[in-house]
Amino acid sequence: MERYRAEATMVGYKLAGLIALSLNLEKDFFRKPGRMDHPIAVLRLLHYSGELSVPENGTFGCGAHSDWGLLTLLACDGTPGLQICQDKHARPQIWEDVPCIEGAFVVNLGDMLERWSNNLFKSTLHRVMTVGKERYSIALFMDPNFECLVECLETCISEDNPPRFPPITSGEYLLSRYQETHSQAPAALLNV
Ligand SMILES: O=C(O)CCC(=O)C(=O)O
Ligand SMILES: [Fe+2]
Repeated sequence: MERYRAEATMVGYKLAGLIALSLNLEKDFFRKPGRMDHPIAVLRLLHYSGELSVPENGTFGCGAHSDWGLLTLLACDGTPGLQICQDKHARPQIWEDVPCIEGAFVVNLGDMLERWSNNLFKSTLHRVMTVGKERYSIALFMDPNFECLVECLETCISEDNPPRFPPITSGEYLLSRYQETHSQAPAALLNV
């Protein structure tokens, strides 16, 4: 497990390097001390039951959301279920199945990358619709250091694209998202 985490983290750093280059930044921008040299890298082992998701009844393997950090590497067991919505603001939302390719990761971009890149990279809205078969997946969430300030990058700001997000530290941002998520949970689940 630790080896998986270490090797997948290296893949995450490589992708972060490519993202940095595409934003006209130094390749190791995200890896620099204070940014993602001590990432909050959560590895989550997921098991979905064999029930069928029925969106009309509000039952999903995992409801629609975007991940909060920089990027997420997902490995799955070949069972379908993951869907993305390419244009999260379109109504109605159009959901597409994401094929699970053996030996490949699915990479979801996160909300802090959207903030950092001032919307040039958009976080991926996704959900899991179980298909009546158990499903296993492994998600590695790569989030910046707790103290890292996530602030619209100079290279992503122009007259046509003024800063759209105020600066915030990664820790503050994550805590606000946790709070927002759990304030919507039924009291019984929160144990209050
Ligand atoms: O299981 C999957 O394929 C996706 C899981 C996911 O989106 C998440 O845990 O944030
Ligand atoms: Fe997710």
